[in-house]
Amino acid sequence: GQADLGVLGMGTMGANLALNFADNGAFTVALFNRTVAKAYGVRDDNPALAERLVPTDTIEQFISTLKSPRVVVLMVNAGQPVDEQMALVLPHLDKGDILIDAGNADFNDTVRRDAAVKDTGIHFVGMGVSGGEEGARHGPSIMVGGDEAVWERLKPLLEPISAKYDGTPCVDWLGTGGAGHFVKTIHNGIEYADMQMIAEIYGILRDGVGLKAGEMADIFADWNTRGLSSYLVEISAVTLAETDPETGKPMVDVIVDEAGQKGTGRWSVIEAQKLGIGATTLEAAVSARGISSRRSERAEAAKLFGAVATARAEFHADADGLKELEAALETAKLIAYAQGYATMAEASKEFGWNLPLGEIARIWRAGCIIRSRFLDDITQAYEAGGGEVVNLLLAPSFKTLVEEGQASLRRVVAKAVLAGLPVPALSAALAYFDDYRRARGTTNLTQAQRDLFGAHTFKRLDREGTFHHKWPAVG
Ligand SMILES: O=C(O)[C@H](O)[C@@H](O)[C@H](O)[C@H](O)COP(=O)(O)O
Repeated sequence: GQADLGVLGMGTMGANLALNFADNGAFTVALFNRTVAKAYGVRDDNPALAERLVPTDTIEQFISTLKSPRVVVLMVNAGQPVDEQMALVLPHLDKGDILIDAGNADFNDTVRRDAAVKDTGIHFVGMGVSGGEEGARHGPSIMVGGDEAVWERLKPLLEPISAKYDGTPCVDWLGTGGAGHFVKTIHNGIEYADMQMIAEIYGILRDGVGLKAGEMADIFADWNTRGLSSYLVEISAVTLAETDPETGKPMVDVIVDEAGQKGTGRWSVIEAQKLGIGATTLEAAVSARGISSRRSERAEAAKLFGAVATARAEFHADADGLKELEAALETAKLIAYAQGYATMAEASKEFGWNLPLGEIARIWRAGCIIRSRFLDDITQAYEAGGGEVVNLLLAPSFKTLVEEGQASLRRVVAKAVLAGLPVPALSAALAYFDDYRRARGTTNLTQAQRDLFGAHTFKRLDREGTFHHKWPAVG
């Protein structure tokens, strides 16, 4: 065959990734989609790249169009569709061929699929791709798992299409098996937390200060020029500034406040829980989406308990007021990233991946949804601390930011709580910080209770061993 690789699945991400391979990679790309016409549509809608796009009618024709050893990229919805498409493709692949799942897979599925093809000599690669439609087309951030030797074969295909930061491709091999998809899942968990915290600050500015969407757009645009400079803050300014052509109202004021979710955020929290990492800001963000989806119940509750109290007096949009909100968001953001990174660090040990945590921040520096100036500081923290960085909150380079910012976060959370303005992720970040930095916690009482009702035993401060106490009889 004459094609350098094949892309199966012509949805938004698949079609744009194929165009990116043909354009930035100058590769010849075979295209296949269950609805065959869609593959032809991708070619016909892109005449400039048509000679490098080879739509096919059958899976047999798709496979025969590929140069050997073959490289097939699956870009279909996570879950069952991946297993179905794998079952379709695998019988046609040979030893040495590479099958990539570039969708948002649960890494547990990737590990299962990798094991399933291990003995066939076909190489399965779980690859995280971030950046949405625009990223897929012009340069995503790419997180590669699987065998390192296979990565060497994929590098010449993936580097040309990936985003570039300082001229360096934002793609790298992160570890064996499900490492690529695990890191993408944590990326999305952090994405959820980042978006939720931005929404909470928006709630304070809208319901606490009483600002209009346009005024808030200016504030986010201004914040995008300093430490909070990031794609998510940038698109917050853009979406807040947009007007609905139909009503002339701000676009955000006509959008229903029910957040969707496709699963990656939830998976990130489940994995963090399994690893014993309190990723509380990610949890708060996932739960906030769940609560938001109960709109009719919320309307009921609002009638029952009255609308949220506004304490305009407490929050102000003057220079000091905005500076405080900016510092609060920046500090909470660091804490959320620290939780995501702690989850990756623990998974790296648990699964033997040796994840390059500093490098992950570098490949997230461009192309992906959480791309931000702040990631440079994370890369530097790992370069400075090497494998010693157990939690970013302990990294010397972040000490000043945390010390100065935590006071603003504390005031903002306290005022919001008193005003009845919900800030679940911001307050989770603050509580995590206070819990994490407390040398003597309170779970000693929990241990006593567990030992009383379940003889679960406890450790003593003053000598080695595990102990059970004969507690007084209760009820
Ligand atoms: O990194 C990305 O490019 C995005 O995260 C991408 O993966 C996708 O937009 C998510 O599916 C959004 O997740 P929700 O639909 O769950 O918000």
